[in-house]
Amino acid sequence: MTEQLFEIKNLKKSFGNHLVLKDISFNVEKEEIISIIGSSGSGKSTLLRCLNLLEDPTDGEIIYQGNNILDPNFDLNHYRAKVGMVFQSFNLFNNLTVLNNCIVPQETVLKRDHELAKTTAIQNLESVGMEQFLEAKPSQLSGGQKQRVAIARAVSMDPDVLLFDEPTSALDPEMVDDVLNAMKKLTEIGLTMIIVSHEMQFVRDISNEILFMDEGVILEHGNPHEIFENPKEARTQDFLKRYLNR
Ligand SMILES: Nc1ncnc2c1ncn2[C@@H]1O[C@H](COP(=O)(O)OP(=O)(O)OP(=O)(O)O)[C@@H](O)[C@H]1O
Repeated sequence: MTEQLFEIKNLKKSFGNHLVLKDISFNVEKEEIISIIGSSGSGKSTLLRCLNLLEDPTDGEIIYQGNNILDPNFDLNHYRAKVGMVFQSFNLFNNLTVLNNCIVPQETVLKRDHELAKTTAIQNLESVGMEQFLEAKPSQLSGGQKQRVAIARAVSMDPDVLLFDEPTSALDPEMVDDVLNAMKKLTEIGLTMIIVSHEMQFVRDISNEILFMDEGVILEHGNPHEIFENPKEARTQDFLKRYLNR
């Protein structure tokens, strides 16, 4: 029996009079891996940013474990701790070591004691192959290494779901696989993930469900076989042709 984590209903977002998300509805089951693909400007990042309230939705509902997070009485602090995000630009604390980047948020947000925070951090840094860099500062790391630290930091918070906003777009090509492999490993611990990515082979390999966005709507959704082998919409077909022929 699957457990529903999110129900997104008729979500809309405008910037001024530009309606960027037009009427978005979809569900996320626990442990599901959902990828969002689509052309530049179709609204993928805005959708992710609405889910963790980095952007305020203009209309609609985001039901998380049965409660609407847009309800003024909803406990946003708890929600923010449970919904992690990995950004294209890493967002590490540059003045902290790799280890402390992973420890400090656990201590401040989760009020974890230092020893547990440290053990958790080391375990997650090992899991992404960054155990030799515990005392390094972010400035000493490559982009791919920084992103693996950002993933370890996010996982150390025991999130219910991790949102990935184009996690490999800012990386040199030779770094991309290390980060994608670190993300694939997270499927082994049953983490729910919602991923915006232009890495089509990765999306195809990892996802249970793929949403194809076009001009602010989910034009088509389905499992990897349905989307990649048998896309129904001409826009999906064109998009995939462009990407797969690169
Ligand atoms: N803060 C903002 N203020 C005004 N317009 C915005 C803002 N953020 C996004 N937009 C606009 O919303 C539209 C969707 O942007 P978004 O970044 O969500 O697209 P995307 O599908 O993630 O694109 P990409 O693949 O290029 O990252 C774009 O037209 C963008 O210019």
